[in-house]
Amino acid sequence: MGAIIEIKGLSKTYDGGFTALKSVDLTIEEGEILALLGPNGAGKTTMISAICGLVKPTGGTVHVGGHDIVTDFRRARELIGLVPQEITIEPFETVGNTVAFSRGVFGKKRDDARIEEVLRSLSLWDKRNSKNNELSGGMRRRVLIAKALSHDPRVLFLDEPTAGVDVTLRKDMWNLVRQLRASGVTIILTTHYIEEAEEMADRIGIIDRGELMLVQEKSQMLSQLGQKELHIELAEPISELPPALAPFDVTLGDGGHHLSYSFDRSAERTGITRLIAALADAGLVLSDVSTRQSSLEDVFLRLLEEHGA
Ligand SMILES: Nc1ncnc2c1ncn2[C@@H]1O[C@H](COP(=O)(O)OP(=O)(O)OP(=O)(O)O)[C@@H](O)[C@H]1O
Repeated sequence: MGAIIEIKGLSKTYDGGFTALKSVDLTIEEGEILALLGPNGAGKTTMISAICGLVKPTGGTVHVGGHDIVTDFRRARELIGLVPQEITIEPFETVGNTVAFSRGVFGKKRDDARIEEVLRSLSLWDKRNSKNNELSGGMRRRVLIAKALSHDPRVLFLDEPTAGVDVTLRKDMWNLVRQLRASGVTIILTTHYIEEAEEMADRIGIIDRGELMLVQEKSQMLSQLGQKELHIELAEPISELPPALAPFDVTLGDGGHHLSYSFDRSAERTGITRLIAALADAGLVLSDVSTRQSSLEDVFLRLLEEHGA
């Protein structure tokens, strides 16, 4: 699959002089789920808004499906569905009309069968005659997604799709996003929830203070940056580390019962074999051994720390 979005040197300085995006380069492949992760105010919404033509870039270019978002705005915008952070739907309109109307806004011919399909895929068909203000918050979010999908976009932007949504609805949303991806839609979502990125994304981009610090396959990010920890329970407690363990960066805890050792999974030599041999040489008897993989959260916090340094 080829690139659906190409971003080169994208910058945005707001009127007041604040630079929210600093020369971002990014290529998004058709059919992928990309999660943009970053703290409050990092520039995620600015980036999405610039791609969708809601915010005028002050530098760089963005092409969507080969169309420049400034000089060929209509063609580029037609390919995009945007689910904004804020719930913005007409309260007294019915669900069915809201979604059908949105299709018309993009100049697409009325297509009742397609609208039915979209509503059914989001479990909104039974609610088609309900007014938006009669729906729960989760359902309203679904209406926003249905609206964004009504004109058959090839790219869907979800700006914090699960902010303020409970755990069950969040999982529903994840399933929905996966179904959409299976139907060929490229999805870009912003989130504060690392769990969400870890669960759903193919690739993850980390934004901080307007800079795209890193974009990587999720699995690669975890394995390259992720440290692993080896946890060892000792059958008998020890009061201090034996000299044989001095070359290793081992920490003693839990009243002398517990040893922990951090290692880099991707390193050629993790040191585990030598450590275990040293433990045996020191006459220590192990009652349990386990490892813990660092989560995306650990990776993210570490990166932000490094960036702040
Ligand atoms: N219209 C505007 N004028 C001036 N500054 C703005 C404007 N919109 C956003 N900003 C600033 O740009 C920075 C990036 O904001 P943005 O909304 O893109 O961040 P975000 O990563 O989406 O944050 P959040 O996770 O809180 O939604 C913030 O410091 C914000 O205050």
